[in-house]
Amino acid sequence: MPATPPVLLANEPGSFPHGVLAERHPAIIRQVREAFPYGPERHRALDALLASCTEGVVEPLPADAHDAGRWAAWGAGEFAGRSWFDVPWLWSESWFYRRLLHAVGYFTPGPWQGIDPFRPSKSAELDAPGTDQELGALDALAERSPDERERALLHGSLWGNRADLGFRLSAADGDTPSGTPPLVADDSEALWALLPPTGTATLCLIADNAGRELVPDLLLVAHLLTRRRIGRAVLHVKPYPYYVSDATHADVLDALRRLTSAPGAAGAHGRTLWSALTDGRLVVRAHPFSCAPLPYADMPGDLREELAGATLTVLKGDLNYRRLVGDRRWPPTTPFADVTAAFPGPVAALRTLKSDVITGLDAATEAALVAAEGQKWRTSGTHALIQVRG
Ligand SMILES: O=P(O)(O)OC[C@@]1(O)O[C@H](CO)[C@@H](O)[C@@H]1O
Repeated sequence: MPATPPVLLANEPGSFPHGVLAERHPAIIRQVREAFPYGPERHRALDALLASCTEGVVEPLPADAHDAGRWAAWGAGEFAGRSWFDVPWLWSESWFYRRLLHAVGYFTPGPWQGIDPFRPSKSAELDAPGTDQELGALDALAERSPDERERALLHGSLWGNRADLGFRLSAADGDTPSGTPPLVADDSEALWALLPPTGTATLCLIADNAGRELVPDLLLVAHLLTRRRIGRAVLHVKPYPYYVSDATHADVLDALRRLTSAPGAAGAHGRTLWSALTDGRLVVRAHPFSCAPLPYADMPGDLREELAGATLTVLKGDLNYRRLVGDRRWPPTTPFADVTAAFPGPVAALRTLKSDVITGLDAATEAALVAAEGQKWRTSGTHALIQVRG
């Protein structure tokens, strides 16, 4: 393995991480302000957060915050007093969402306690007419061969990470605008090989976004249970709202209701999931580490033990990928197996490319991407990967 590059910071103007802190976070604060009729106190807290995250320094959580100790262990003490731009980018982003929830009173006893500031946008996406069309497309899939169906559902889950639910049999076959293949790595055969139809496998699926990503994730789980490629699934979601649209347990229930009330194949999948939840073949977990500002290499013992017992852990999305391989600008040809060696048990990443971090490419693929797009392919979300370490 090449020398380990440093973790990404956000202190280089013009870089992708810098843009996230300098532009995306202020835009998220604007969006949250408009999401609900928060009172003056909440607006003042949002003003203070805006000033802190753009020009200020990391300030510790109030000592009586329920998770002050946890965050201290995760680095809040070490980074206090430093500019948000000078601490690891993974850390400052995570910190932003924790501070945002503090600003809107999510953890504070009172009327705003437990109100997800991102709920309006999550609901709008789930309720959009496009979702009906996409769920309707499942009926046509029922006429395809089991292998084609499976491939389409896997790709639905993969491309759902672009918040673009499409059960496209053609997803891997089309071209991006630059003429390069959409899939930059495809270990799907290895993924299927890990899940033969014996009904005994346990799948841990570490979810990412709610709505139009979570729906195809759930459909994939329903299909795997039905085909007995798995006997049990553990769905890991976030214990509180995070990275705008990350799925919480409430979002799982919303997605499930959307499915069970749909006609045709979508409704049937919804009922499969409902009964799997009631008889324990499907379990939802919200481990605190799911919102930790740390790589999975640092996961606590209880989570490590749980994932070690899984036949396969699938991690969805860009952020989970960054946490899986380390939030570093690796040479793209760094072997995926090397950077995931510390992960307990077989692991698969399903991700569209939305940040600079990438590993496991072959040299020819990297060269073609760079020739066609410079470095844009890393962050544009038009490329995706399926990587597996058995
Ligand atoms: O994890 P996800 O939902 O696929 O993507 C998260 C994301 O939008 O957030 C980060 C920037 O804020 C990037 O890693 C990535 O672009």
